[in-house]
Amino acid sequence: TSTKTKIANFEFDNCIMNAAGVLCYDKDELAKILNSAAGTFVTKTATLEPREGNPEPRYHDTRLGSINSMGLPNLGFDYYLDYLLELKKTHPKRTFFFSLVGMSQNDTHTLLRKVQESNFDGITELNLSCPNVPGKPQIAYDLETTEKLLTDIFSYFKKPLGIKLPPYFDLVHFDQAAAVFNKFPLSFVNCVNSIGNGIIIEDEKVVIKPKNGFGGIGGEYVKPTALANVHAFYQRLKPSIQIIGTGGILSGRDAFEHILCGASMVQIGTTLHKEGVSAFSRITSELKEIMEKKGYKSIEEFKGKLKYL
Ligand SMILES: O=C(O)c1[nH]c(=O)[nH]c(=O)c1Cl
Repeated sequence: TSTKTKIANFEFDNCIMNAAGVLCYDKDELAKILNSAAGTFVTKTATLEPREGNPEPRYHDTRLGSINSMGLPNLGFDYYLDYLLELKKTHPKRTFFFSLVGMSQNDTHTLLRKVQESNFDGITELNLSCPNVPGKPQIAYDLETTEKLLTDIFSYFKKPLGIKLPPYFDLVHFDQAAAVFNKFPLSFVNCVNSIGNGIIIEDEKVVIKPKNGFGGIGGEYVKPTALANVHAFYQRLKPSIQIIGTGGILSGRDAFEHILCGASMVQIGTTLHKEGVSAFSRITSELKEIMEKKGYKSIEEFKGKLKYL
């Protein structure tokens, strides 16, 4: 029984990895994932210049998940590109994900042109769904802007590229979004980013400082929404666009459900933040146990095979 997978024609020994933003801020954190049971890693979303991010406290774990309004704190595009190019020398056989987004459309093009011209030969994940930069809407909720941006990008960007999406909550929105994405040679869509702008309260007070306590929600709270987005896009997108499933994965059972809905790779966020990299080996062995019980030798045998009543 193997939990191996392929994304954009790259092979990974394991279909489980981190979600951008968790345990991926610097080389030390990324090395922990590199040396764990995870199949690969994705970097913290990089912007052109380094960013401090929002005032703390800006992340809070709860019994059922997490809330965050980090505000895109990162060490800047060049830091992550340098590290990814270093890894080409020390780990030539491995493929990594580079998450990025500009603070403007121009910045996004500047970043992607730099990737295009660089020796980076991994997979780029364009983050169209950050909910925590005050005054900046989540790009992927504006399908006209998203279509224009992707049209411009694919006029010059020729390396594997996927997009990180916010959750959608309306079947017509799934139809409209899929109709846009199907126009482009995307390698994947990653469903879902945190559910934007929830509030967690302790006694009479919010638990994070930015935005008067409004922040992206992750963890158990979001699994039904994540599964629905994975499956909705799996049903609607052309087969060449794969699905990465993110959201509410605490166990092998949750990973199994994401794959059943159509995911070719699953990403762990809140659970990784709470448990550390041992979550990767635990969830992988739990998933393998489920597969063995059911007689599945690979994830291909049950991927997307969600049964209806
Ligand atoms: O506040 C953040 O840094 C953040 N937080 C999220 O929950 N999703 C994102 O894509 C980003 Cl970029």
